[in-house]
Amino acid sequence: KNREYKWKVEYMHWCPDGVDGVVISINGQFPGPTIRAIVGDTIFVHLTNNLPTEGLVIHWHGISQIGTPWADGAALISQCPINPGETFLYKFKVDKAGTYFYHGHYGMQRSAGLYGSLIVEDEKEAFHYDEEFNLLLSDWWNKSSHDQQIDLSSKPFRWIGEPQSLLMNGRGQFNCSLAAQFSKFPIHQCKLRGDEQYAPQIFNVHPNKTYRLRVASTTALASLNLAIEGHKMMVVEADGNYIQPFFVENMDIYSGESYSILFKTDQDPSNNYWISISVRGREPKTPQGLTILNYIPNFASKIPNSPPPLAPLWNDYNYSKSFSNKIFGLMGLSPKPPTRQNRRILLLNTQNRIEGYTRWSINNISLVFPTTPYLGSIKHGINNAFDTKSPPNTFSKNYNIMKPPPNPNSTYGNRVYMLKFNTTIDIILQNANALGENVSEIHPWHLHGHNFWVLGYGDGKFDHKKDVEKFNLKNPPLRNTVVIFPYGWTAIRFVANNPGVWAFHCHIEPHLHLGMGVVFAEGVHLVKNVPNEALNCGLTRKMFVKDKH
Ligand SMILES: O=C1O[C@H]([C@@H](O)CO)C(O)=C1O
Repeated sequence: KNREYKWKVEYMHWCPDGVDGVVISINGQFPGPTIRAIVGDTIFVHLTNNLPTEGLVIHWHGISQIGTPWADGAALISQCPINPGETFLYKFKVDKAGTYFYHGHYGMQRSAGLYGSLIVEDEKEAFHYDEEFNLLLSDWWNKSSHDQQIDLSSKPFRWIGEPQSLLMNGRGQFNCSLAAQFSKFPIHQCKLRGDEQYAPQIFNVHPNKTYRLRVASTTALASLNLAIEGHKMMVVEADGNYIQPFFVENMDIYSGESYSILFKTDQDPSNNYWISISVRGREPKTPQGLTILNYIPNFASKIPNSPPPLAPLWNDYNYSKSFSNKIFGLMGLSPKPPTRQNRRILLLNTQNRIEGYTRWSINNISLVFPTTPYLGSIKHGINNAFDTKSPPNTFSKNYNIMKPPPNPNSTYGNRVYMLKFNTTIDIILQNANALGENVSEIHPWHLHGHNFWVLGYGDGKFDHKKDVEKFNLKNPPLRNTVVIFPYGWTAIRFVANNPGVWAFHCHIEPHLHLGMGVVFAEGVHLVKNVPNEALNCGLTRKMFVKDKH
């Protein structure tokens, strides 16, 4: 079935957390409209850019874009930014059921609120539940994304700091708390009618039923821990892939990830319960995000009897690792990886300085995008659109990942990893110490155009002999986003079988903005029918202009 949408994108005054601000809206909505489709459908989004002075793209996070790499919505990789006033057609197939989302992928437009949910239903779901809910998580700053972008690109660097609020389906509370009566700090109890832009969305449930909660995180920065007070959660889906179900009391979710969980409303039906999200992995300066699980027929305004769930300590990384290590592919339903790789690429993540600017680099190159989208320049053999030298396949064996970089200087670059079509690629993401002493942070890495198998995580520096032997080739989970823990490594495997050019990057918006990503190209000669509108900029634009005359 075809599903067609006409979307207008513009700035709009909005109050996501009770403080007046500006968001990027779609058809007057924030978050943008939810797309619901059935596996196999084709989505048509006619996207009109009504931002007065900025280009625009939308990335369909988790959708493989097989045969439509130009519709991936990564600015200057898969297409030119859509100019103000212009309309671009995204046409793509949703070929895999699951919980997805979409978001801006140009500048820091995701931080400005350009996001929404994309749900692909299966013809017959593999597990039973009575009803489902959708929960899109994000974080919010009371400073505009433009100001943040300027701060990050300034000399000296000004860090954006921690978010002011956490949002659930675009709603949070900055100046008041739903749980003020339990708070250790003086804060007002929110007095809400329920129709405020920042009033929480209440989840209404009947006792003794099973619910599916689809949850995705599009945070700009925050790693989160989600809990439903008193309710065990069974995790059944990760990034649109079936996983071996497992039970947890609360779960970590990093930017770029999505999950489905099943829970039973088996608690005392005369009470309501908290649904909470809390910051992990960075010292939290942001209050918990809260909403209410409302057992019908209780009043939605009935505050739960107990304080909101306590999150694990922000720096209890063993807790986070133990959650990640519980995720396995579902035998039978989740495909197994090829047993051998053809190429192994090691990517060292470092924080650096370039001419006094603070940047992030991969193998000492900090990514900057060319002015011609790679998809166009590679397909049309334009050699002067970017640096065609191969980027480094690895980093120095002697690099001490436990210390700040001895020489923090790095360079800007826009090189591309050319992957031989249909080969199996292993990537080892190696974390390291940032610029400050004793600092190493979490980075969730997201791959466009593919799912990958997560073969393993480890502490310290990756060891080619010992660590390879520990790879899980039996039932690794398939994902499109995976985290690297402080001072650790993560190994993934994928098959380069999707013709196109694909970004692989840290999903923390300011980190990508500061260069934390790489670009892969594979089988670009096989790409057909790239619409001219996707390439109407840079050196490819000149090509079309010449064609016309
Ligand atoms: O990119 C970052 O910069 C800051 C800090 O390293 C410098 O202020 C931080 O926590 C980041 O994640």
